[in-house]
Amino acid sequence: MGNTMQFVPGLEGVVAVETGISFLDTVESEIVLKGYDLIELSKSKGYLDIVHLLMEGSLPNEAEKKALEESLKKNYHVPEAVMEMIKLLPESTHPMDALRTGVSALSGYDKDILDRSHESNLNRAYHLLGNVPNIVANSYHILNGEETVEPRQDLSYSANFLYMITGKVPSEMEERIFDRSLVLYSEHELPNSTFTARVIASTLSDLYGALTGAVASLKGHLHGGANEAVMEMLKEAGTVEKFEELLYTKLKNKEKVMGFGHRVYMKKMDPRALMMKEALKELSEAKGDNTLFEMCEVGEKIMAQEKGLFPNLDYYAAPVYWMLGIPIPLYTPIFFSSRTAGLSAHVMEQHENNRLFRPRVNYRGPRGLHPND
Ligand SMILES: CC(=O)SCCNC(=O)CCNC(=O)[C@H](O)C(C)(C)COP(=O)(O)OP(=O)(O)OC[C@H]1O[C@@H](n2cnc3c(N)ncnc32)[C@H](O)[C@@H]1OP(=O)(O)O
Ligand SMILES: O=C([O-])CC(=O)C(=O)O
Repeated sequence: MGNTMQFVPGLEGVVAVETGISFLDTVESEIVLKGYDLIELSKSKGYLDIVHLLMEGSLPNEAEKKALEESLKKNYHVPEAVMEMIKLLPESTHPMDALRTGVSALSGYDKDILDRSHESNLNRAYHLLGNVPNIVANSYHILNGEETVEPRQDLSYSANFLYMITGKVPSEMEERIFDRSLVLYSEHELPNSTFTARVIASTLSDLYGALTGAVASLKGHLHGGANEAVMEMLKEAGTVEKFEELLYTKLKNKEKVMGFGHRVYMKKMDPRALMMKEALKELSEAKGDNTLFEMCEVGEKIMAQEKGLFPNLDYYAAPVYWMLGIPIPLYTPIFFSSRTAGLSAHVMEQHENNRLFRPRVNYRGPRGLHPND
């Protein structure tokens, strides 16, 4: 007799976690984050507000936000040996893989690695939130044989992140739009990467290990890797006409179009995508180039008509990052950098109310074989 328990492919619709962090309410069209709606938050709050909300449980006042920023700035320095390790990687290494190596290597510098207390995990999360943007930006420079860019204490967290990537101090608009993208990417209930992190954490393994696994999960094209794939597709097409052609060819060949569809939103538009669409419009107008905006709108129409599918956040974040001058291989690492906040909150929650994840299988293989038959 095999296992008679119900098998749900991809765990679709299965509730695997009880959480006080976030919830996708598809009925009310709300991304609930600690009681607030993420979309509403994104209109008036910045990434550091969200970090405070996720880490400390409340939106910060000005003094608390300043203190948080100072504490992250103190954590900008990445151990020399970690960057040296990244220098030893072949130049063909994807920045997500360099990031995975970097996050993993940081564990060795944590003297309290066996301490799973709230306080200890919180310090670790702030350490990661300080280090990750530096690893993301500078591993790209290293792998491309470029000079590394030192973090600047006089810039805001997001402005410094963008500065370390492009080498240029961003304008007010660029900083605001980049910061908004970090807000939107910060936390999203239980996607594959967060589930991965929680599964790892449930063995009482540490935050670095859980987040290393999450980097690997996020890299895949069905998850965070889609933002890079979207931009490659837009770049390959280059014009509205060619993009139309490319999409119809993909649909004819039954290929998936990156940036469309979502396990939870299904046949609705990801509300975060709309926010990035507005940002793309603003950037396009400011830079006097509407090509990408027009291409994306046409793509949106074709996918709705032909497949009843709508954009997810990656579809509009990708051209926004392009217009901010960010190299394509950094799109998914930036997603991870932002998600460090949400992932850390989930690992802490898992550690503080833990039960080991250990599901069962529906066995489909043979039985009754004997080695000497
Ligand atoms: C921020 C994020 O991480 S959001 C996710 C980013 N990922 C992507 O954009 C990748 C493209 N999208 C997809 O692959 C999917 O929509 C997923 C993986 C995100 C969710 O998919 P699932 O819930 O597993 O649905 P599944 O992949 O089984 O698709 C269901 C049907 O819709 C179709 N479909 C779903 N997404 C797409 C797409 N992007 N392009 C074309 N067809 C699609 C499938 O081919 C399938 O059709 P079928 O029933 O005729 O075989
Ligand atoms: O929720 C998901 O499955 C994927 C996603 O949009 C995210 O992680 O932001």
